Amino acid sequence: MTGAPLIVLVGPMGVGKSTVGQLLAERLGTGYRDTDEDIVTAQGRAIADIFVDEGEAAFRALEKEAVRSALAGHDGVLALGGGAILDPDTRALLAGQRVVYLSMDVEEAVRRTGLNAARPLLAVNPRKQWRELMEARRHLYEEVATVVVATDGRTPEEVTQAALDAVELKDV
Ligand SMILES: Nc1ncnc2c1ncn2[C@@H]1O[C@H](COP(=O)(O)OP(=O)(O)OP(=O)(O)O)[C@@H](O)[C@H]1O
Ligand SMILES: O=C(O)C1=C[C@@H](O)[C@@H](O)[C@H](O)C1
Ligand SMILES: [Mg+2]
Repeated sequence: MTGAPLIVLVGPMGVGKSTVGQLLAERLGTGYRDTDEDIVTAQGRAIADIFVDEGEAAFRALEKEAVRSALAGHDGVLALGGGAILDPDTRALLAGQRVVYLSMDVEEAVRRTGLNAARPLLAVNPRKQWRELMEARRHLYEEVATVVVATDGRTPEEVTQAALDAVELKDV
């Protein structure tokens, strides 16, 4: 498959990119792809292991390439890793794409992700780390977003419908 994705999903860890992304893909009759999964498949290692073995900078370099490649090679629904928008070149590539920012407040974030060793950025004091992470990133998510869809208090199906309404794409 080639061409720009129908929808690019951005947002923090655990906001529902995979869950909603797959529901959106079903509704739109298209495929779902996830850059975190692309990296894990290509590297044959978990993301937490890449962070531990080589550090965050090495992961970000792999991520930048994975996003560039997926934006050019996938025409369905594409979910980006939560930190992909930190890269200025990636943000530039997202200009002109249909980007949905799935948002949630910090309390919802702590509830959904909890203490999870598979999320290396939240290993210690998740509430404080969430607050700092969102303070640093919120404006970047907003910068790349075509639309913002709040997920707090909504089921994945409700979020999916809200995203479809917001981007004015009809399911088939
Ligand atoms: N709207 C929602 N309401 C409540 N829980 C949700 C909602 N969407 C997703 N979840 C739950 O939150 C958790 C994280 O969802 P999901 O894996 O889809 O997020 P993600 O953004 O893809 O996270 P990751 O950073 O792991 O890629 C899952 O347990 C999922 O079932
Ligand atoms: O928010 C982040 O920086 C990350 C989010 C995940 O999707 C993974 O890409 C990784 O755990 C880093
Ligand atoms: Mg996911």
